[in-house]
Amino acid sequence: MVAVKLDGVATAKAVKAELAERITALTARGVTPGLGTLLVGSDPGSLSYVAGKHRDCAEVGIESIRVDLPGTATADEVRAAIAGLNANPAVTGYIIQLPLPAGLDENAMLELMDPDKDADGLHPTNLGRLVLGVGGEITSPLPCTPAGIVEMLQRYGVPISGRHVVVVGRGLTVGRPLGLLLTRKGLDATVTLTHSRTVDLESYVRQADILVAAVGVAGLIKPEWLKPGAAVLDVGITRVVNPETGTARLVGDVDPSAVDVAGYLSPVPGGVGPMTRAMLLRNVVDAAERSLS
Ligand SMILES: Nc1nc(=O)c2c([nH]1)NC[C@@H]1CN(c3ccc(C(=O)N[C@@H](CCC(=O)O)C(=O)O)cc3)C=[N+]21
Repeated sequence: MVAVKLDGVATAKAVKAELAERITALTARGVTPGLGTLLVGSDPGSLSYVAGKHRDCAEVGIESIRVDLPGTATADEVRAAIAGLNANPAVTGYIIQLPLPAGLDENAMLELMDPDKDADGLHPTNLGRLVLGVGGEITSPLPCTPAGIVEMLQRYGVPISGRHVVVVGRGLTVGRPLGLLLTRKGLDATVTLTHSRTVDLESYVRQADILVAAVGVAGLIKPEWLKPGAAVLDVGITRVVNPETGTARLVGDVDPSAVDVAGYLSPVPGGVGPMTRAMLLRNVVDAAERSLS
């Protein structure tokens, strides 16, 4: 079997085309959506993601406002930047690019955001709404990577309801909120959340109808662990720098030969990453629309 590629670039393009129409309608009503990014330090991965987010905004007609602080910034300086983004009327939504440099308390900073401007769905109020909203209409921003995973599965017609989703990784931006989202009424997956202390990871992976790997350990998931025909979504990103050329290559958590066993495969790069960015744009547009009603 050769897996169907879950093409994040093409799917994100379709999402962005739909968003561009909604942005045109918003602008006609006098609302210009604006995405702010707060980046502290100069981690190469973070610099690349933030640049991508600003390119995406330009593509669909969202203003973007970039705030960059040096890696030496103090907690007070970061708090002041957050207060500035909360107060800036041009910023209808923003993100704090994670991870923050060691020594800055991420959770404390996320808590200072205006939850109505939280484009990542990572403010405690919005994570709380995700927990409270067992079913029904979603009226708060969802974390972008989980939302992107669900959107991609749905657009490819991969069945979720009643299926066993095995998530590898319990991080704030992917694993933990993904379990909450997939078990909601309407999506109705059965979720097993595994992590670095899980005993016999392979035995869980083997049971997965849908596998999501989000730990950042290159090649962790072996093809022979997979149930043939499973949908496999690789979310891990390890940057491997070639010492001779200095260029970085992105390597996922899933051994690439999984393509011969899986039914669907979302690769790195070109899979969930572009969908994450598309969902960030969707959160900004959703929030701008909510501000009108
Ligand atoms: N507050 C916050 N929100 C996030 O959503 C967030 C974050 N912090 N910190 C880091 C992670 C990681 N992340 C990615 C987004 C896009 C790609 C992406 O577009 N990847 C491309 C390749 C990009 C490249 O070449 O560098 C791809 O997979 O095809 C990857 C990773 C968002 N994150």
